[in-house]
Amino acid sequence: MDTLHAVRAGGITRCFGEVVALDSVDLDVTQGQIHGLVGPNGAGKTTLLGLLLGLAVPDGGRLDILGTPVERALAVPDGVAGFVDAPGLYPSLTARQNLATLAGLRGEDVRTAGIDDVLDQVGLTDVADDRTRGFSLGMRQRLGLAAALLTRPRLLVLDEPANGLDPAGKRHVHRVLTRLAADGTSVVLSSHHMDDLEALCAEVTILDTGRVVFSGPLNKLAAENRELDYRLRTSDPDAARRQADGTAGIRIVDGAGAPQDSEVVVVRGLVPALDELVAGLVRSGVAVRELAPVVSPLEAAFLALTEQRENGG
Ligand SMILES: Nc1ncnc2c1ncn2[C@@H]1O[C@H](COP(=O)(O)OP(=O)(O)OP(=O)(O)O)[C@@H](O)[C@H]1O
Repeated sequence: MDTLHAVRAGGITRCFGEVVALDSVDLDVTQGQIHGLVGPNGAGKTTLLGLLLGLAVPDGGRLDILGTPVERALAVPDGVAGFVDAPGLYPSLTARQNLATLAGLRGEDVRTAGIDDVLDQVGLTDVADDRTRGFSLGMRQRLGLAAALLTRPRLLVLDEPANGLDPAGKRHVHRVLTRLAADGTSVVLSSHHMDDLEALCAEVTILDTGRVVFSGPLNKLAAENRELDYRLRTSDPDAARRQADGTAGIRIVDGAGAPQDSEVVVVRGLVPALDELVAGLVRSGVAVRELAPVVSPLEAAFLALTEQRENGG
């Protein structure tokens, strides 16, 4: 048995009639890893998460979950919890009653303390005795996460868990997921929020129309041969522009989406050219006060993918 991998998927295919939702997808998620799925609408993220939750089986390929091959029958694999689309809740029951009922359906006798603990972890203690009918999207998401936590999963699968979360809710969810991963639980989540993925995930898989276009650590994405736009703030913007103009591999991009700021010059280039530019500025006695990508490497990769598609590439 493979104890180091929570998920091993090789050449997974899943079709809906003529639509190929997943086309020979490989995915490896190690124990204790938070793995993000990114991709434009319809890329296949929810379909893949559904396979991990046992809501459907692949049409082809091999899928091992927590060391066990997935068979043809639909069933939630042992040790897996989570939800796609939205968590299933009983609107006429309170948050606390929902958790007790869901545990009861699984044949578990969960103690009140266990329920209080997960409600506290997701920040819903104050509304524990309110009916979920009036819950906002973010509160439902957090209650769904609490329900999953009650099962003490070894693999947690979440479809856009950040949807509808306010900053406090987001902090609770981040803290819960980080703690779970530190304790050895693997997490696979999809998101359209690049900042969440960057804050949480060790690795990401980018899907586009059912195919994997990148899979691996975020820093590998940053190191890829892709030019990025950087905000360059210096003590002398005119000198910075002259230096950028004279540095091979660097272009000045005006109006590149950075907020208007006369001290900032936006430059485009690869990391080695950028190093040259900074060295040149320092030699000329110009202080570099800020140098940061206008959009993160993950967002840049995502935008490049979308642009390529829009241009028919
Ligand atoms: N039950 C279904 N019946 C028919 N087609 C489906 C079904 N589920 C998904 N699809 C199709 O499969 C493809 C992948 O859909 P999926 O929902 O997995 O994408 P996604 O990446 O989760 O998208 P989004 O970001 O919009 O949630 C899409 O073309 C979708 O229309």
